[in-house]
Amino acid sequence: MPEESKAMAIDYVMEKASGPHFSGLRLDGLLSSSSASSSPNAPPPPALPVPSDSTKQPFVIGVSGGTASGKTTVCDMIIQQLHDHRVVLVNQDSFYRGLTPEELKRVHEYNFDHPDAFDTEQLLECVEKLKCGQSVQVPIYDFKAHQRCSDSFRQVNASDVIILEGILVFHDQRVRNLMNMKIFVDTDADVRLARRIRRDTVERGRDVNSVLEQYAKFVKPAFDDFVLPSKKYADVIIPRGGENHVAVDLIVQHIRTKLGQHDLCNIYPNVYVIQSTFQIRGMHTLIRDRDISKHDFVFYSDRLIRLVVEHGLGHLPFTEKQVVTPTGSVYTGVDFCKKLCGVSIVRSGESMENALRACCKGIKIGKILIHRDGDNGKQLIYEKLPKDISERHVLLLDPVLATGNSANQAIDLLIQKGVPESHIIFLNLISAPEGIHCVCKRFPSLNIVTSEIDVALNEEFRVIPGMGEFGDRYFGTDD
Ligand SMILES: Nc1ncnc2c1ncn2[C@@H]1O[C@H](COP(=O)(O)OP(=O)(O)O)[C@@H](O)[C@H]1O
Ligand SMILES: Nc1ccn([C@@H]2O[C@H](COP(=O)(O)O)[C@@H](O)[C@H]2O)c(=O)n1
Ligand SMILES: [Mg+2]
Repeated sequence: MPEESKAMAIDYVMEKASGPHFSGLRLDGLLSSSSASSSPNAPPPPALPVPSDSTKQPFVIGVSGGTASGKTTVCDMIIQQLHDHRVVLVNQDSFYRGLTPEELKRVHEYNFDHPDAFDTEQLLECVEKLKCGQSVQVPIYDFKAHQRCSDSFRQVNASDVIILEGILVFHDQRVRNLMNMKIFVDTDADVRLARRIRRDTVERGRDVNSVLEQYAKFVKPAFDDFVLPSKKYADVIIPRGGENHVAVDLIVQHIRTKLGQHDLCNIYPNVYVIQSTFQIRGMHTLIRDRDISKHDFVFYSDRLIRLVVEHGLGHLPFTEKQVVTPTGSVYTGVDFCKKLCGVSIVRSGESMENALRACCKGIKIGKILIHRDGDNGKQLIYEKLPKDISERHVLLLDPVLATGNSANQAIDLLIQKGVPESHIIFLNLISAPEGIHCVCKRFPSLNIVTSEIDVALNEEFRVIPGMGEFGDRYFGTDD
């Protein structure tokens, strides 16, 4: 097809596609080869190593729950599954105060389940140091002698992930505040008592009677007074402890995502990842599932897109505005940015247009199509953009940031049209680290808002774990 007719055809298609009821665009027959924004148009730059960053903070996970609920078991499972990260475990037990000779004589009257039984100041100091990247010497506690080993310590080095485990780690607010994630292991009291009898008689040198007596006198009342009330601080409650593989898998995934995001967000301050919640992870789990129905894929993608769009709008400039409320009082608020437009990278970016229209009444939406011309890496770019685009803030739409090549072409074009780089907000659902490096290195003042950063690109330049060809799945052209 000659160049001019191709451009006219694209113009026609774009015109047709910009209506409010648009739900799909097939370019087959119009163009010699199909174009997908996430497919590589030219050989991508080699994957860049993530530079080490001294400001990186470790991810601190608190794990609480009653005695013998399975805290240690759950921590071991998390550590095992996070094998590609440096993880350390700190047990609150290590910070038990050693008993004085007087207390030792009356050990059966000592309450090991009361917060005062621990040296919380020392525990705080230890975790604070680890968070700052320093290594620490953790005491070693002997449950049989009720004492700390006087001459030996366990060296714990600074790591990506610090897990702090113990019956009362949520009790002190200062300790809680150091945690990025709090897990409560919830196991029935009768199961815990049975496990405790077995463990304490086998491992801690007790007899059944002393375990039962201690349980009734101290362990159970302290559970009711201190442990159970701290359950409300948990972000995640795991019923049945280590048996619950689904919960442990979800937690490990969440930590992995957080760790990836920490790195890149520290390197590029203009990259924003929307706050990960289990709702958001749930939606990602659904849309990434290859067996999901088309209807559900569209439904949950739309929900996620809406969140990303709302977050992106939060990065626009605002002016102060006062209104009078029905009570006659003055409310000082802000006015939305008026000079705004959306630009979708055809075709998958068009899936994000409805969400943008729903949030910004009457918003103008332009389109950019990047088309590979033959196999020589040459690109053709077709565009239909508002004439006054240089005066507008632009929300650039594409659900997947893979190599970053298409995004860079689109951004280049917007800059050529006079849009200042800092007026562009690039919105997507998932980003590959390679794509983020590629775009952010070239355009450091542009903002990227995404809902998750994935692991990497594979040798075919597809995002891993990713979600496949988004446009095909969304518009139903994948079968
Ligand atoms: N799901 C499980 N099934 C059977 N035994 C378990 C399970 N989880 C833990 N245990 C056992 O129960 C005891 C207490 O578990 P642990 O993880 O040490 O609990 P906690 O650290 O909360 O005190 C241990 O002896 C452990 O081997
Ligand atoms: N000298 C000690 C110290 C503590 N305990 C009991 O240990 C329990 C906490 O450890 P978990 O692994 O079960 O969380 C706590 O309930 C104390 O009663 C002890 O018996 N002797
Ligand atoms: Mg334990």
